[in-house]
Amino acid sequence: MIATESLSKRFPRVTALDRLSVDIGPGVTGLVGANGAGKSTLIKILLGLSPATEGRAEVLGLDVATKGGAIRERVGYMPEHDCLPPDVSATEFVVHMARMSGLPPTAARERTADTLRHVGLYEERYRPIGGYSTGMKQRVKLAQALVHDPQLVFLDEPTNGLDPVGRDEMLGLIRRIHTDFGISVLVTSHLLGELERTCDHVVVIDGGKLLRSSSTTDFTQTTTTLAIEVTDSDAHPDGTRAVRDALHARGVETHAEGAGLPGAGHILLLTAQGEETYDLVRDVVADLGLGLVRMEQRRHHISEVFTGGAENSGAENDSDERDSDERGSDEQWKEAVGHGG
Ligand SMILES: Nc1ncnc2c1ncn2[C@@H]1O[C@H](COP(=O)(O)OP(=O)(O)OP(=O)(O)O)[C@@H](O)[C@H]1O
Repeated sequence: MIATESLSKRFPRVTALDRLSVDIGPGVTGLVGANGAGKSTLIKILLGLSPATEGRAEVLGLDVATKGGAIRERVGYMPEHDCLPPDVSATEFVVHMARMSGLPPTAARERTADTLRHVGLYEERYRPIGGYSTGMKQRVKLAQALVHDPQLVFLDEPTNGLDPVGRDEMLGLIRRIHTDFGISVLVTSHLLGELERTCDHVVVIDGGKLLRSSSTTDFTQTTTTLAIEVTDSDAHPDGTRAVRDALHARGVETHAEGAGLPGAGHILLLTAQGEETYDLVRDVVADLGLGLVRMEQRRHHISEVFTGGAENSGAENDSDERDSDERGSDEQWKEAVGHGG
């Protein structure tokens, strides 16, 4: 779908892309990098909107240097920043964009209605965009990128400014662009952990250079951390503690997931040494007469791949990961690049 070869973009004071060579196939691909890593610059070059200083790139087999118009006919683009006219409705705006893409009037209206419904805008679509929430504006931007039925869409930071619920909804929508319509997606984010549930493939860049490109499953191979959760019983009102003590007596150390956080302590983490560890846990829980709610092998989160925190993975649950994402991706990135580059 996309291929770049030693692609560079130099501005007078900064090198935004530095000899970037990457191949991106069909499916949903995350382009991840800190603010200023070069994500938007790459998208603009791929759309033929900004010339590269050096190197070459193709999108859908078309050279970006000479075939920008043909690329933009086949590729949808959701820009990062708010660029919507406040005093027209979503319907009027998206119909206009569909007409600009060459659709005849009736087809433009039909496609607009379908696309706005798909992104979850219903009655509000007739109201002026100026009164929309950030989440609704992001949906309008997404709709205009999809309305001409492209083969591929570039989504630049589509979750920016959204609260956690809005972010999950947007990520779900992005996944469905591919599963429901077969459209391939290149989606950018400055949050390391955000895209692992949405993307088949992740490309990580920093300072305009490629850090890593691989399938999401390669990023998130399973760890040796085993998470277990048990029921309580009359004999053992704190079942977790009983299991912990029994394992300790057999020389297996555990620690509570999310120690120190409110509500933590129900899930115990331990390092699996092989099949024997599973058998031991099963026997200990059965001997205590408790029920086993879960016993699962933890997977890496993408962020840990770069922070070198593989075996700490179990100590973080999903909400921790979200908190750390929201706390400050810049620090996370500095650390990530220091360890992982
Ligand atoms: N037109 C421009 N003139 C000069 N420098 C630019 C220009 N556009 C981008 N840059 C610089 O190039 C670098 C990469 O910017 P780019 O916008 O591609 O990053 P990004 O990864 O998309 O980050 P963000 O999400 O913050 O936009 C930054 O240092 C930026 O300041």
